[in-house]
Amino acid sequence: MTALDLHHLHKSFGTVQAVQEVSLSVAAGETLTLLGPSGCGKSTVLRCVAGLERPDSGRVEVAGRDVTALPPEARHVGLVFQDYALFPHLSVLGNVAYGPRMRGAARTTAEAQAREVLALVGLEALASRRVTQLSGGQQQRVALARALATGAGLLLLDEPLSNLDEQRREELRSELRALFARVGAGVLLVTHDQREALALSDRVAVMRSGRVVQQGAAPQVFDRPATAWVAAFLGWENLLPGGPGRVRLVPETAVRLGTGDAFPVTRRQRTDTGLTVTVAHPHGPLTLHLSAREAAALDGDALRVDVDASRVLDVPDDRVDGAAP
Ligand SMILES: Nc1ncnc2c1ncn2[C@@H]1O[C@H](COP(=O)(O)OP(=O)(O)OP(=O)(O)O)[C@@H](O)[C@H]1O
Repeated sequence: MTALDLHHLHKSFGTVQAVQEVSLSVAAGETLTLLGPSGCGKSTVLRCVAGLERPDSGRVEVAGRDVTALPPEARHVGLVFQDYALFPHLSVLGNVAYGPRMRGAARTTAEAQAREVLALVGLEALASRRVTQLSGGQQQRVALARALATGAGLLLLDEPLSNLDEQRREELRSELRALFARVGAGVLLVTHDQREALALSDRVAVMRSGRVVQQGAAPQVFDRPATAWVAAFLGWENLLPGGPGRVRLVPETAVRLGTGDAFPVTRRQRTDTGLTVTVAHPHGPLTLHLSAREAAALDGDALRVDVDASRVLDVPDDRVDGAAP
């Protein structure tokens, strides 16, 4: 069953076309991440799904039901947005039980449900604490628990880990993936962080200027960008000139070191894991990341490299069309 289906969604703010022709779906138990530069329309898509914005045209279906005209509270989706908006005067348990209470559950039932999801996110021991007495990471988990307690088949997460330090982010990232799998809800996630997208998502949709320009299984999109713009956005470094209007994408895994012809090293920069070098290859400058061991073996000012042409991707160059983000 699909948790979410978006059909041809459009939303403008004045002259800004924030979302154009966006169609996508999220299956139950699946996590789809919207990726794209700031201002490309990710949050607007999420807000249209939540019912916080009304699309100009298009249809939003949650679990097969058309909810396009319904207010947020009638859509039955769980929201975790950047500011968690927890109730400071309530305990952890009170915050999580709030949703079920609002839907008419008796106090004891609501609290039992709340304890169940608090156990899922590993916070049962803190149930009676005030949320103001929690760390940022713990508050984040309360926000998640509150969304889960609604029992919604669709969770919307907007930069859910943005307020955490790097170490907490990594911990919560792996916890979240397991948690999503356990609850079986569909998840639509927005993040700026590509590592987060790769770690958490089954699929990703890359947005540019309000449109989805590529979607697919996460490893596939990261490994096989469809265009030069997507490659550059995803952090590919070696975009070499191809035929007219084309770009050759050289994955680092296509480059073997220490064999083939020797080419001059034109730049070298020490990094925390080794050395980054740029090699003047006849096809164009190649940037390569060498491990400490490979760097130690680098002899003089030249490097032997052999590019496996069968692994080079030939894609259209769509980078310069003057479009906004
Ligand atoms: N309420 C609004 N009024 C006017 N313009 C808006 C409004 N909300 C969003 N926009 C504009 O719509 C476009 C898309 O914004 P949106 O917040 O969806 O982008 P985003 O990809 O989520 O960005 P970020 O990653 O920075 O959060 C932007 O140009 C933004 O300025």
